Amino acid sequence: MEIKINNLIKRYGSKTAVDIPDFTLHEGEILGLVGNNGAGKTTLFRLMLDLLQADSGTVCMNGTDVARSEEWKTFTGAYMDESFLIDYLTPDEYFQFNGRMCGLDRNTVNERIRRYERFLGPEILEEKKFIRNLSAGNKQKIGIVNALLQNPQIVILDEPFNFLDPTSQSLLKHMLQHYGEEHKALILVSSHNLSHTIDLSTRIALMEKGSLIRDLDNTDGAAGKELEDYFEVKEEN
Ligand SMILES: Nc1ncnc2c1ncn2[C@@H]1O[C@H](COP(=O)(O)OP(=O)(O)OP(=O)(O)O)[C@@H](O)[C@H]1O
Repeated sequence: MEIKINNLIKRYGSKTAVDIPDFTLHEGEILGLVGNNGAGKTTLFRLMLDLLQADSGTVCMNGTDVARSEEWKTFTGAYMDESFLIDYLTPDEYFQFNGRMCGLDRNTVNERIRRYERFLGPEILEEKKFIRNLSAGNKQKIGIVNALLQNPQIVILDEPFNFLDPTSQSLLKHMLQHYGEEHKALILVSSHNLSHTIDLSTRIALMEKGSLIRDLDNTDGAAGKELEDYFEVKEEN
């Protein structure tokens, strides 16, 4: 599995939200996408998921343009925001509904959800509340686990550490690393948390004003110093 971006441009009026000439991601990588507010991270992910139409250029997954075929949906899982959830269902109903859409029976869904029991916790697994009545963190957890439900080869998560308590943030890092190794998956995660991004990612891309301005190998945290220097605000005299 790979994702290949070619001459991808998305503009809003005179503003260029994304402008990426050439970028390729490979199986087994965990990409951390970082950049300040408005850098274009969410827009890039939405283009990858065909939730937005590009002005020009392509995103190809496994050789197929995501805007021209639905095939990528069979091997891609994603969570962007609450709009991915169905708030009048309970978590179990939501998982089962999505499982059915992917051709999974009830037992398979239950077995896959059980793997994330510790991350999800009892409020999600036992209380039968509607999703709309859960906390922001618990909604986020449901969306993340749902993205992994069909064992996708490509996983895209927009700011997954948001709203999570510190224990859940730590569990999520381990979960994603384990998932990536087990499934040889390509995982993309955007985050404002540099420390988690450095711990989790094998590669880190830095976005600014719609462009990818750095593409860093992060084997053994090698990108840490450069990232911290980039984001450090120097005091002016
Ligand atoms: N629907 C829209 N209409 C107009 N401009 C938009 C729209 N969506 C995004 N933009 C602009 O595109 C740019 C990139 O936004 P985007 O949300 O992708 O950034 P981001 O890196 O995800 O930011 P953040 O870290 O704050 O979530 C911003 O300048 C934003 O204002």
